[in-house]
Amino acid sequence: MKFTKMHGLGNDFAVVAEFLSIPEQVATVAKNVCDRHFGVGADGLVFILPSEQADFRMRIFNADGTESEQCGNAVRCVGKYLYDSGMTTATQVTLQTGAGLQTLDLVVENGVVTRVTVDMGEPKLAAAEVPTTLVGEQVVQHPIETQSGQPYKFTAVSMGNPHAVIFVEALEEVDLHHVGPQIETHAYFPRKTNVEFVEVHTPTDVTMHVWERGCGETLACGSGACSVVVAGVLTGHTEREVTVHLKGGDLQIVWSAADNRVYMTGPAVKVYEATWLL
Ligand SMILES: N[C@H](CCC[C@H](N)C(=O)O)C(=O)O
Repeated sequence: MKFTKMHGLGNDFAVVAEFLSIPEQVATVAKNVCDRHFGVGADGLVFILPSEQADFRMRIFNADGTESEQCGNAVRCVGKYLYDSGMTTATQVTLQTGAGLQTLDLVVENGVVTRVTVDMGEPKLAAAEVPTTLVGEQVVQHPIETQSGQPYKFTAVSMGNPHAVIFVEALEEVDLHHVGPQIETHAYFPRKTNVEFVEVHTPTDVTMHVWERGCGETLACGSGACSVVVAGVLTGHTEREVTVHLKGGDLQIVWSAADNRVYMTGPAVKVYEATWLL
């Protein structure tokens, strides 16, 4: 299986474009490919497929083999792959994803894509996979207890995939690898959740650390950064246009008041091409 190793701010993927449909036992393939010791090593396995609804279709599988509806960093990598490989010559591409149709605007420099702006769609504040965030005009921040008895309050946002956003005074006080998996698998979330801890510097500048559903800690989470800005606006922590600092780098996020859609801008990098032998 030919693949291209790519990343968006260190959130890394094996990208496959050679199939017209996903292979049998895709969950096992994803776990094996993503394994950092026995496989390629990646946070996810991404397939670029034909689509009848858009220019192309993307499906994304986490390192644990589960499929996600959405992946912002992978979408930017797919945009880069499509243009750089010649599968498209357009600088605006539509992509069918589990979260709906997404439009990508590609920034081309010296003949290759360096950055992508993605229309990540409208946030869902009441969805099957997350608790209700709005009751009338009231924003609900849900309490959640961890085994150490540490009480947190989270704001639930879906970008097609579930997110629990928690604002804290100081990120260094959060033991992410301890509390992340507890919240990821909490009963509040029927399909588990991604977990974002956020430290606010100014209303337009925040830092987030993320424990991803099906992956663990990653260096960046695009849909998570979008959820952080939505939760930030709803709870009065941030404005609608925010620079989100992640361990892997920065994303520019805008939650548009005009169309209620969230726009994410960031880089995409191709590392190498290879063939998976097993
Ligand atoms: N682990 C996520 C999928 C990847 C999302 C993240 N890498 C992004 O850039 O949005 C989930 O199960 O919903």
